[in-house]
Amino acid sequence: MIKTFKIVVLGGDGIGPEVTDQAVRLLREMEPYLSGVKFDLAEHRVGVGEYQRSGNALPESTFEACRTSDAVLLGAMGLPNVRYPNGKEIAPQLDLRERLQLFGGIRPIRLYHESDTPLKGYGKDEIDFVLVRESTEGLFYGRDVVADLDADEAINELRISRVGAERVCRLAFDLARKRNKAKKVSLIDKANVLSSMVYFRHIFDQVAKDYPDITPEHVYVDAASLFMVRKPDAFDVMVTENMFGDILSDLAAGLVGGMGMAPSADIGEDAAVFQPSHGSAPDIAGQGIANPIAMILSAAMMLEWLDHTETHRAAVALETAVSEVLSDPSHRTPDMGGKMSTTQLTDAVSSSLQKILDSQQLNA
Ligand SMILES: NC(=O)c1ccc[n+]([C@@H]2O[C@H](COP(=O)([O-])OP(=O)(O)OC[C@H]3O[C@@H](n4cnc5c(N)ncnc54)[C@H](O)[C@@H]3O)[C@@H](O)[C@H]2O)c1
Ligand SMILES: CC(C)[C@H](C(=O)O)[C@@H](O)C(=O)O
Repeated sequence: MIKTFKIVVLGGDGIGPEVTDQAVRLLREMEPYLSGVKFDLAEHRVGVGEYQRSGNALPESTFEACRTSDAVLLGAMGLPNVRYPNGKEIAPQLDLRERLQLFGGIRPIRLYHESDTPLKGYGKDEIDFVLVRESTEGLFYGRDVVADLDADEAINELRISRVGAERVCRLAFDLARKRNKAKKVSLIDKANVLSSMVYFRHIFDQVAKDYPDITPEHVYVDAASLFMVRKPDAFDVMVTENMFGDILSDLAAGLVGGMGMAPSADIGEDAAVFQPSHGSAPDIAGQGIANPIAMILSAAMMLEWLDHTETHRAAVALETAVSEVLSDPSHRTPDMGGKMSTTQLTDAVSSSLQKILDSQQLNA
């Protein structure tokens, strides 16, 4: 029996479509190797381009397609010089996260080669942790408020709900168990100052009791920023509030080569969106030099998440191909000091991937 996975493809803005095309190409190349699996890849309009065309950055038809899909692949959305009249940017990825309740922002950070990190003394895989960002509330809860520019103040609320905190903490502990590395979950909070964080910590501690095989720890967010740079190998899985996670995930990406190396998944109970942590990078858009690795690794996360042994096999093959290609430090785009174009780097991943899949077929 053939299982057809419905995948919605949202290229978005800036380099979004450039990197998304690379992931779609690799999925199409893998498909013939997968027994009983097909991908129904459907592109939909979204983002700044769609806002300028129709006035709606996330048309209802696009949202419905995402809601009823098996997974969404998203490039990047938003451009700094295109804003709503209220001064904020077009960011329909936030609407997707909230409306589909994609509470778990899973952002893995892995060093593929010693030359990719600005830190001294770290080699391949010696930086390897996952940041889990709560993605439906926290400080983003107040984001719909519009500032009155003539008023004397502007206020945003930070919300931590029991349901929101518990489900994201469970996700982090489950992930630590599955990774089978240091088996540690670090709650990154500000419980020395904010009552919402005292509450978050209380719920984290309650959840931790259900995971006696995993070590829980508390780290203040300011200290966590220091430790991430001073001793990133001390982390296994981190879990944190929405805004802290937004900021720390960019810092973390900087440890392993930059935004082009940072994949991401926004996971809910019934839906999931896979996108790089990076934005639309308007400074390099249209030049064919965007680093496709974060997007390709996000597609690998999607294959892992889809519930099928063949997509799981494909996920491992794709991650292995990326790792093999990146073991040669000349295989880099200009953001990491290399000379390759987006397509050339994807070509290298593609040929490594085909060798892996061909050899699996020979041995089957
Ligand atoms: N998830 C998203 O869609 C998302 C995430 C972050 C920012 N944004 C939006 O993107 C726009 C630009 O934001 P920004 O400049 O703060 O962040 P950015 O991530 O787009 O870029 C930051 C820096 O990283 C570089 N960079 C990012 N991705 C790269 C890649 N794949 N290859 C090579 N270099 C890469 C850029 O060239 C830039 O120098 C803004 O409108 C922002 O709101 C969207
Ligand atoms: C562009 C922005 C709305 C988005 C966020 O804040 O979540 C981005 O920074 C991210 O990390 O995905």
